[in-house]
Amino acid sequence: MDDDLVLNIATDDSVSIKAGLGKKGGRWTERLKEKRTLKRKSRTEEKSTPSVLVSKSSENDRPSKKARIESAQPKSTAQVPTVQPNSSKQARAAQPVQPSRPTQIISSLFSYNPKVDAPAPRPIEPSKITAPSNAPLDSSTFSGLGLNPLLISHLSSKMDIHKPTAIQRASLPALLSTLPEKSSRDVFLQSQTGSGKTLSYLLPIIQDLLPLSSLSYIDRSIGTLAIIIAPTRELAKQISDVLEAILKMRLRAEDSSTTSPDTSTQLTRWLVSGLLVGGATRTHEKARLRKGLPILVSTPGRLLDHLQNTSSFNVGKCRWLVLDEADQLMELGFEETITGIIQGLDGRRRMAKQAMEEGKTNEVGGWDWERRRRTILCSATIREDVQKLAGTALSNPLMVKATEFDKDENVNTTSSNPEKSLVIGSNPETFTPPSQLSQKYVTVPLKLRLVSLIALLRKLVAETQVRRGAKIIVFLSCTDSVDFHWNLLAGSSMAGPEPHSLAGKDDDESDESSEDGDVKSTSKVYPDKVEAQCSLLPDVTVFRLHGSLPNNLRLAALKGFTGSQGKKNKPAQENSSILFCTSVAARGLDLPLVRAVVQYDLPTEGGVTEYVHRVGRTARAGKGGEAWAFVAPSEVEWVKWAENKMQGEETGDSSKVSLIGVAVEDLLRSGFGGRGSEYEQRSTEVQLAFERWVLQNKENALMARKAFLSHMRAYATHPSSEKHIFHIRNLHMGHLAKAFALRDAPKSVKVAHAPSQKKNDAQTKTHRASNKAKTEGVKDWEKSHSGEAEKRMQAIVRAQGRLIKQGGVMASMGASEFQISGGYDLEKLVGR
Ligand SMILES: Nc1ncnc2c1ncn2[C@@H]1O[C@H](COP(=O)(O)OP(=O)(O)OP(=O)(O)O)[C@@H](O)[C@H]1O
Repeated sequence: MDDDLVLNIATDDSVSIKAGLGKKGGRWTERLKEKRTLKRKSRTEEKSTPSVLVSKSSENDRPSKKARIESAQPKSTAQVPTVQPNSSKQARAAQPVQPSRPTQIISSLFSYNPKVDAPAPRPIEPSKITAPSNAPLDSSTFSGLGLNPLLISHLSSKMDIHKPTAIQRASLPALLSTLPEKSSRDVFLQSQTGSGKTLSYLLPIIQDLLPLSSLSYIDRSIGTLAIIIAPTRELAKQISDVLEAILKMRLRAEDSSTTSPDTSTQLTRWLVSGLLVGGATRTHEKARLRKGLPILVSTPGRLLDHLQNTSSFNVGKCRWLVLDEADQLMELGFEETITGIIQGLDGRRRMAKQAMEEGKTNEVGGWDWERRRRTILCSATIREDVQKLAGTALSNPLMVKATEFDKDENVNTTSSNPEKSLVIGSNPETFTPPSQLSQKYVTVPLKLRLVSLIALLRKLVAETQVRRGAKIIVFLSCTDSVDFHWNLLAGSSMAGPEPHSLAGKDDDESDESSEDGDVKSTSKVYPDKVEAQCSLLPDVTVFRLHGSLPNNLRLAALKGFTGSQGKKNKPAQENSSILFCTSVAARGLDLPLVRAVVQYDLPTEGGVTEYVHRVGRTARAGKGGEAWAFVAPSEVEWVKWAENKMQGEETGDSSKVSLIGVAVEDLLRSGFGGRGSEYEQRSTEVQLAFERWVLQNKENALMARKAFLSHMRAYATHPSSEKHIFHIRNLHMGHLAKAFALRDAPKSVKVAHAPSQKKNDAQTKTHRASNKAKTEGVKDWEKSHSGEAEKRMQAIVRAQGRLIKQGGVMASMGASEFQISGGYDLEKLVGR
């Protein structure tokens, strides 16, 4: 039953309808007749009552099905409760606001919600008693592992890295070894998120190539000696940045500088790195390749393209190949591309060797042609598809892995038999987050989702702001939802539709009168902005990131979020920022100081593995962090399901991974403050601010509807194995619409909802009809959706779907995340 809206007419003459209803005495039929007449009369009065929101909306404005007049509201400004700040900083920015008019429509956020059981008490948080599982180890040193002193000194002095982590301790001896039985072996690296896998392979590569810098006849023209493949542009850029940071190291030990130069080990600085990702012009990339890039970081599609089409790409001597984030490479359907790359590298090597032997090349000789190329495959999981890739790319690999048990010196973490390790050492399905991560969940009725999100963000920001800036990542299901929430936060204000601050707003974008004399809304869509301020979250900058944004904006969002540019003269780490994103930011990204990860929408693809990857953006390298999951009342089963998956269903050891439940009331109270149930009033006011923004103009309303429908569409893509938890038929459309600040579900879906209102219908029949119509509603939207880019991407995703069905080659990428590795790669794959 729809019950979403309550009219709060707090005027002098507001009268409780209920109080006036009914006639005492007489026959019951007369009483009923009287009652109906009164009801009809009151409805007519309601319709004619002016209201702030009614006057601003024509198409959205429908009377609530079950409206009631609130008579208990005082006349004063307290009718519009103001969110009370949790800190003095917030107090300055979140000033109480006088309502411009005495009447408001207030959504009944707190009635007709499904009953939510109180979370089971957990006296001790596991994170408080568990040592960090991905922290550097006190029991080991880099020098003990055989790392070059130049590298050790640089790590320590410039990168604040002093001791190896468990995976580094396990992998470096194998990868640095010059013993013939070890030095040519491929390696499979597996460990938790944030455990330092990147340095585990970068340090050995640099150490291997470093001696070449002492040979005066070698320079960049030697070509590419090491290639690192990453699934996304962001990740490739990140790896490239770490690589560049290491390559800036001093090439002489500090104590052997000017006074006593050790000329025998003098190194030249020709070891440079290059980045190849879609988006840059091919001609420019070709020129750089011709010049020579000894260490190359690339996304797979672009690399294969150059291997096939760039004759000056000299890879004949390539001796390292790294496949980072192998599980994501597989999920994105890059298996065939990787096979092509390996074949391309082998072919080029054969050709170069032959040319050398036949004396057809001027290149320097003396190269150790016999040493085979070593391949390293990195993955946080050892799923079946990753094992398949390992089978294709690796030959007789060493399996190196790190778990929290690696701290025990007696445990041998390196196995020469990966097959055996996979079976005995760990359950391939088990993938645990860092032990120090505090994992929480909150069961939120659909109507309360949006205000609960704001409450949580306010709470997290307030808790952290006292110490230093909070960095929070919020994962949403689809690009439209990211855009909507970002714009909503940027545009909403407790003061109503007042101008809002949008960072980077150009002068010519300032408010101005439209032709018809109205003041143009400041809440227009900003397609080329990724950064904004939000009055509900004072002193916080909000960013957005998803795969449909152009490359430059994606990188700008990441750069801004990590605070490379300080705001208000504060050091970068003291600025609070929130990133709204899709799963594009789930894997591999190492964003410093992320304090919390909020999964507002649980992953539609990748199940628990994706959940662990997402939460792994915090609690990195031994640092603390919090993970929050929003669970709908119909999804509560997810908690146990996820816990079981993370700790290995067969062990049943619930102490290993457990999520702590937090009551939604407690969350709202800590986010909005106030005594007793004051948080209800404050939440309602925040919800109203959002609804005002949506009703402000057609653009906003369209964005909200689009986000709602895209979210539904994404939700429907949960795999069948999860349908017992995430099924669209369990969602109340009207309530969910509230979470998109809509006062009703968009029409196409609303139509679908009608059958369920017929109480006499058999429930199963209703559900079936409702589901069918919901799906049709979504399809209708797809049909009417006009954006060219969107159409193109829909075609690509459909084509991917076909590929899955035909040969299992491509993996689905989620409902609305189309460009995870760049449109170019996808289009190329589809075109094939
Ligand atoms: N030995 C170390 N001591 C301290 N910090 C380290 C050490 N090694 C790596 N780090 C830091 O840990 C963070 C995580 O490293 P990295 O990104 O390589 O993790 P990862 O295992 O690849 O994670 P993911 O699986 O999420 O990609 C980085 O910020 C890195 O600088």
